[in-house]
Amino acid sequence: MSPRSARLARLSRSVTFSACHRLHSKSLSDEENLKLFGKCNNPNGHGHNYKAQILLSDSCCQVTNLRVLPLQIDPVSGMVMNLTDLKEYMQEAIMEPLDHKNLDKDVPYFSEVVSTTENVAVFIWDNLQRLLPRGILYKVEVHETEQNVVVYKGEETIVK
Ligand SMILES: Nc1nc2c(c(=O)[nH]1)N=C([C@H](O)[C@H](O)COP(=O)(O)OP(=O)(O)OP(=O)(O)O)CN2
Ligand SMILES: [Zn+2]
Repeated sequence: MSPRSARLARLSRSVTFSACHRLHSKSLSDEENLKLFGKCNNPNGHGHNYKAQILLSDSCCQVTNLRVLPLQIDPVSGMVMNLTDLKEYMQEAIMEPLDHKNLDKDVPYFSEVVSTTENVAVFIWDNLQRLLPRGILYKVEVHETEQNVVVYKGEETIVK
């Protein structure tokens, strides 16, 4: 490595949390909810062992559609970011609000928002954005089951 260059890397960390929920939309009738969500609309709810995986990268360049760049490994600390700090951010943004919770009843966000995995990923993204240095959160991946995975990268669009 030349003395003037710096190595770049992406950083990832995952946590697992347990939560229960029921898929039910306040915008639909009971019949419509049952038709749309089937067994997942059961009023007794059901539980999951979720896994949330976070990827940090230099996401500032996303707005200009440039390639997403890794982050610089600080030559002094040898780290992109201290994983101990990332652990604390994920504790506050994910574990404290969601672990061992009834998503629909215990988490105010989901009183008006359907607790799908898509919306859990958005909730985690928004929480982490408030804590992490600007522009380094690149991807939130939420595994609801082994088979069902949502990837959210902060994209949004305008709906009429
Ligand atoms: N787009 C989405 N669709 C569904 C979601 C979701 O979050 N986003 N969630 C559900 C239910 O919550 C449900 O828990 C899914 O359970 P299930 O179908 O049992 O899950 P698997 O596919 O992993 O189970 P199998 O073992 O394959 O039956 C439904 N839809
Ligand atoms: Zn579910």
